[in-house]
This record gives sequence, C-alpha cells and structure tokens, in this order.
Amino acid sequence: MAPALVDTQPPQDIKPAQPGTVGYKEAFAYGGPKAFKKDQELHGTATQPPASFPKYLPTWTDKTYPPLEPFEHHDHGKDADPTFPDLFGEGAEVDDLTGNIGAEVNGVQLSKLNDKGKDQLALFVAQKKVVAFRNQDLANLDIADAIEFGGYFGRHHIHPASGAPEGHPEVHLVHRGADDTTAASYFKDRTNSSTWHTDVSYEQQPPGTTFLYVLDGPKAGGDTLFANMAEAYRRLSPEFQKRLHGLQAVHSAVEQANASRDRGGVVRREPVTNVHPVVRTHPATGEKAIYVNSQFTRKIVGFKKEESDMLLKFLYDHTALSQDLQARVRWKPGTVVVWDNRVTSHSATLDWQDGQRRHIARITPQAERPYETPFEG
Ligand SMILES: O=C(O)CCC(=O)C(=O)O
Ligand SMILES: [Fe+2]
Repeated sequence: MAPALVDTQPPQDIKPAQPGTVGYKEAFAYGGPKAFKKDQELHGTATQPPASFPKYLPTWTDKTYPPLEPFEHHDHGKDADPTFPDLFGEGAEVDDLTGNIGAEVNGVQLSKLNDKGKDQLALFVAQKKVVAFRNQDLANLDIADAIEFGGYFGRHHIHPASGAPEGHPEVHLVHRGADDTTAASYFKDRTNSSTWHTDVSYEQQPPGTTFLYVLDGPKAGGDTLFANMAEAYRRLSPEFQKRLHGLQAVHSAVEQANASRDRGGVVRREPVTNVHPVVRTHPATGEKAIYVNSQFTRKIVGFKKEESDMLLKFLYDHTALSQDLQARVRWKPGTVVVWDNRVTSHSATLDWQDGQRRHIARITPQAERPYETPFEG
C-alpha cells in the first residue's frame, strides 16, 4: 500500500528571508553583465581562444515574467523498465563513480534516446543520483532541439536571475569568461568555494531530472561535486530521522535576486519564498532524502532563530563533510551531467586561477511539489 502523504501546506506566517542566515554564501559560478566582455568571448584574448559555442554566450534582457503557476508533473521514472534496455544498448559502458553515488557512461547518445530510453534515464539518474555521460552531441544541436529534448522531463524552469542565450530564456548559463579574475577576488574574502545547494529550491515545484552540459572549461579544475542526500538521511539515527519528519523549512530566492542586481544582472521574476518538508520522498524510488541547502534554505518553520540555525548548520555540515556520500565529477569536452535535484546537493569548485573560460549550460525541468511520507523506522 502506498504510504500516506503528510500534509505540507505552508503555514500562513512566512516572514521574508533574513540576511545573514547561517550557511549562505555568494555564488561565484555566474558572471553578470558587469563582468562580461563580449569582444573577448567572440574573438579571444592574447592567451585565450574564442568561446567554442558563441550561440550559448549569455545575454541579459529587460523582459520580465509573471509568477510561476502550479502545474501537474508526471515523473517518467515511474514508467521505466528497471532493466534499462532502451537506455543501455549495445556498446554502452557504465561504471560507478563511487560506492554511494554516481556513474559514468560511455557509448550512449542522449539526444537519440526514444521515449522509453528517456523514462529509463529518469529512473537510472534517480537511483545513481548523478550520471556523467561522455561524448555527447547536445551542445552541437540547435539550442531549440536541446530544449525540446529536456522538455520531456518536465516544464522548463526559466531562471529568475541568470543570463541566457539570445532567444532561449529556458537555458540557464554558468559562465566565467576568458581572463576572468573571479578566483583572485573571491579568495580575498573566503577560505574555500564550497557552496552546496540544490537548484532553485525556493520554487514551489523545484527541478527533478536536471542537465548540465559543458561548452568550454579549464584544462583542469572546475569540477562539480554532488552529494547523495538520500544516503545522508539514512546515515542519521532513527531518533534523529524521526525528529526531522514533520519539520518544514522556508526557502528563499531573495538573496540570489539581490546578488544578481549587485552584478548588474537581471531579476526576471519577483523573488519568492516557499515552504518545503525537511525530508522529502522521491516519486519513482520512494527514497527519503534531506531537503535543505545552505544557498536557499533560511529557516525551520516554528523554530526560534538559534534553534533553526543550529539544526540547519548540522545538516549543512553533514552534507559538506560526508565525503563518503559525495562524487566529484570531472568535466571533459562533450560531457553532459544529469542529476536528480530532489535527492542530491551539488557544489561548484573554484580552483583554476589562470583566466581559462568556464562555460556550462543547464536545462532545468521542474518536477512535483516536494512531499513527505511518514517515518518508517
Ligand atoms: O558550476 C558548477 O559546477 C555548478 C553550477 C550550478 O550549481 C548550477 O548551475 O546549478
Ligand atoms: Fe546548482
């Protein structure tokens, strides 16, 4: 019998996010109009080549969007054949990245998958949490075709505060250009670049199966780290798990919008706050996962500030310190990384300091509103 859902309707007394909340750090992966040097990106510099995929260079427009409307999400992972016959045809090579999270796949072309193969992709990614597919052609397709491919997995999220390729607001861009000096300025103020988060958790229906594909990257460095948040839940004692069940947390877009304004960037949609359960259940696997993150979670509903900060700090440290439930994904030309944003956290790495360009596109299908199923022991 399916477990009963726990009601997670937001209480009526959500206060606006407080600045200075525990764990929050400014993100560094995205430049903004102030840092963007179009000429260098198109033509290169004395030491750096031009951008390999100029059609994906960021643009920022004044166009704004109304608040997102709720929609019915169907998770294709639920329809998948768990033996993955259409995903892994002849010639596919699948290797686990670690004992607890991640796989690397060669010999599969994502853009050529039929619908059954896409269903199996959703399930496989939900099970492995993050999968690096090598030698992909996604970046070479017309952007409209890449968007059509991603749209199978859910309604496209239009990011409220990121640059996008001209005419394609559905694509979120991670971009540091040639000769960028972010690293030098970032480490004046910070000892490390750890920014664990799950994407846009402030939305009422945050993303599920999510895609990042590299366009240009440093020869070494700029890896992305992923953590298995279902395993992070399982690591906790039953007593602690029980305490987390029934708790809800406020997630906020306000700080990200402010940071975008500071960079001279856009705020395409008014920032929102939403309340989600601290433990959510995956619709296809039934796994429970911790669902708070230092970039967007602000407060445990009903706790006083010190109580909330203490619990959130513990959960953030638990994620960041548990190297035994993390994988570090190295980018290579043609890599597409697919992860399940509901049951993972991730963090970019700022460790290259020689002005090499890093340019990555994200396709971000939204999924169901997070829900909780009861503690099972
Ligand atoms: O730059 C990265 O490695 C990750 C960026 C990121 O967190 C994202 O686009 O969701
Ligand atoms: Fe992210």
